Amino acid sequence: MTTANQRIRAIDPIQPPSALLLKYPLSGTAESLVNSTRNAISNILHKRDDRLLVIAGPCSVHDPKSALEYAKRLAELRQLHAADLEVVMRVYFEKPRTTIGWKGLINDPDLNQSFNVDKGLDVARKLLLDINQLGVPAGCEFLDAVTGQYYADLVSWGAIGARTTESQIHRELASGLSCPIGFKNGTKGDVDIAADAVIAARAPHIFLSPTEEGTTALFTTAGNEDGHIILRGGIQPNYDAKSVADAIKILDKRSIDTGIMIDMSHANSEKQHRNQLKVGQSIAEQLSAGNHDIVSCMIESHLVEGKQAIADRSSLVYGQSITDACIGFDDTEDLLATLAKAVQARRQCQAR
Ligand SMILES: O=C[C@H](O)[C@H](O)COP(=O)(O)O
Ligand SMILES: C=C(OP(=O)(O)O)C(=O)O
Repeated sequence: MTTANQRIRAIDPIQPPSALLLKYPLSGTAESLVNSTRNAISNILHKRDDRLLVIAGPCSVHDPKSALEYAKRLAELRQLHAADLEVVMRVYFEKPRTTIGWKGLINDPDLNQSFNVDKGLDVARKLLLDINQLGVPAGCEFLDAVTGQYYADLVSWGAIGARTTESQIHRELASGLSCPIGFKNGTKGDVDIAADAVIAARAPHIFLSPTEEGTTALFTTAGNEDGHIILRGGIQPNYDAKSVADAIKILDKRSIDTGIMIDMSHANSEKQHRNQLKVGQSIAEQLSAGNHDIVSCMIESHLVEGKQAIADRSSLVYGQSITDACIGFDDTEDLLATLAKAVQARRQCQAR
């Protein structure tokens, strides 16, 4: 008996990123959408563009068909509100769990614990390409340090989640990602760790990572100037004006000039999806009153409101979340209109 791999049950090779990139190459449409959106987001974060970045979409993607239908509907709203909002679809394939549970489409695309990761990566890349082809930019959470190699070229904005913001590995990863990156405050509400993450990711790092060909290499990153914090609540919500002002003090102390994103869901909604409307209303009021520190927000929304238990694909409600509960599309439509009006009101404040 050797001393290595004593707790490893299997090692199954999968395709390297280069194989998938060859199968679904970046199209000209996607390339220009991703580049222009990253630019627009950077300008919003650094307050060179007075619009609001809105990341809206399902808590997790489990069914590419409904995700694509959502993208088609969101494409219309993106166009409609383009003067006031930069709308990006939340396309989350990797789910961090509090303990255990379904870890997302890449990890288990068939929802049956068969863990066909090769298929998951294929479906995820193809879907991102299709969504970009519709003219809708995508935002993803980078949870796994390796899987991004398979699809990061199709991502316009990325998140590091509440459970990983304090992780050095994720900060290093963020320092080399091409898109702007948001860092959530910790699950208990600690905003300092998100501000620390922005500073850490702004610096260059040197670390090991697999290449597109699947070999291990030493990567040297340039650092990511487009890092920002995301207020997602903790022991209590932190979307109100006082919490935003407190967060700004934390950013000022570290000379961080990027604005704040407010996540309407998670601990800010106290996991009651309809509370997102209340959070959205508060954001709209703060913007209308002239707040320039809030530059962005996140909405968990799907075609059908609520959530359902994970089950056999054939018995699932089409277009409804299997992770956190989401608001439905009609409410999303109203919420985006409210936010667009609030941005217009904020402009009027400035003009006065
Ligand atoms: O966004 C989804 C969930 O809030 C997060 O992944 C944690 O989920 P869990 O507490 O159900 O595991
Ligand atoms: C898991 C998520 O959020 P958080 O990291 O804030 O819990 C999420 O946005 O899907």
